[in-house]
Amino acid sequence: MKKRILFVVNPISGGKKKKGFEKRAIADLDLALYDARFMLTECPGHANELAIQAVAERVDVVVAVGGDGTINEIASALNGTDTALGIIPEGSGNGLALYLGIPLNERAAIRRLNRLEHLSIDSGMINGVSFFNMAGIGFDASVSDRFANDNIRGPIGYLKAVLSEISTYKPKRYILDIDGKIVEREAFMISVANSPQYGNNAYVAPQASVTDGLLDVCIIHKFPLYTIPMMLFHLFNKTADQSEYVEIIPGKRIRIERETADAVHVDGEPKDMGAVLEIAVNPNTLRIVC
Ligand SMILES: Nc1ncnc2c1ncn2[C@@H]1O[C@H](COP(=O)(O)OP(=O)(O)OP(=O)(O)O)[C@@H](O)[C@H]1O
Repeated sequence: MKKRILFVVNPISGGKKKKGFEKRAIADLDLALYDARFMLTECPGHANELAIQAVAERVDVVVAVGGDGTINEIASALNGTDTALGIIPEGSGNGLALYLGIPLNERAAIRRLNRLEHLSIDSGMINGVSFFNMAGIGFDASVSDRFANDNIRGPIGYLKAVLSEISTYKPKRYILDIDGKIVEREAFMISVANSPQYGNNAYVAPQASVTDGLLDVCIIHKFPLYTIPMMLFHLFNKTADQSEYVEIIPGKRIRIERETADAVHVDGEPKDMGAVLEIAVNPNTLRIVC
C-alpha cells in the first residue's frame, strides 16, 4: 500500500519563492512509495488547520515546506498521533532541520523522504502551546517580535532585527523553579531548548537532545558589549556552555515568573503570554521522517 503524503508549502518562509515546488518534488519523490498531494498556506495558522484535517483523514506523512514556524503549526497537530512529520527546510533559521541533519538542499531533502526512516522526538509545552525546537523570553523574544513585523525575511532580515534590538535591550529579573530548584536571576534572555540550536547553526544549548526527555534552560546573563565576538564564537562553535555568561540547567517541569506579561517566542514565532510561564516536556510525542 502506498503511503499518503501531504506537502504543506509556506510561500513566504525564508524569503524564498517556492514556485515550481510541486514539479520538483514529484521528480525526486519515490512515487512507488508515496501518493502525494500539495497545498499552499494562505495565512498564519493555515498550516495547522491543514495538518489537523490530514490527521483526521489518516494521512501518513505531512511535510512542512518552510521554517520552524511552519513546522510548529504542523507538528502541533501531529503531536501524539500516528501521522509523521516530514521537513523540507525552506525557512530563515531552520533550527530543527539543521539539528536533525536534514539537508538544506531541496532535492536532497525530498529524496531523504524516500528512506522512510523515523525518529520519535520530545515536545515542549509552554502555557498550553507546543514547541519542538526552542521557546524563549527576553532578548530573543523581542527580536522575533521585531522580525515578524519586518518585511525582510531570511538570515539578513534576522540579523537586521538583532542589530536594531541589541543596543536598547535591558536585562530583566526572573524567578525560576526548575524541578523544584529555585533560582532568581537577572537575565538578558532565557531559552528553553528541546534541540540544541536556535537556527543557522547557532548552538545555545550544545548538550540538548530531542530524545532525552529533558528541556535545557539556558540563562544568558548580562554581558558587556565588548564580549559579543566571544559570545558569537561560543554560539557557533557549540561551546556556549563554557561561557561565563551562560548557565544551563536541564529540567522536566519549569515555572518562570517575570516582572510583567510580555512576548515569548515559540519556535521563533512571537506570542503574548502572561507574567507566569508553566513549561513541561512531553517525551516521545512526535514522529519525524528524517
Ligand atoms: N501565506 C502566508 N502569508 C503570510 N504568512 C504566512 C503564510 N503562510 C504561513 N505564514 C506564516 O509565516 C510565518 C513564518 O514561517 P516560518 O517560521 O516557517 O519561516 P521563517 O520564519 O522564515 O523561518 P524560521 O522559523 O526557520 O526562522 C509563520 O508564522 C506562518 O504562520
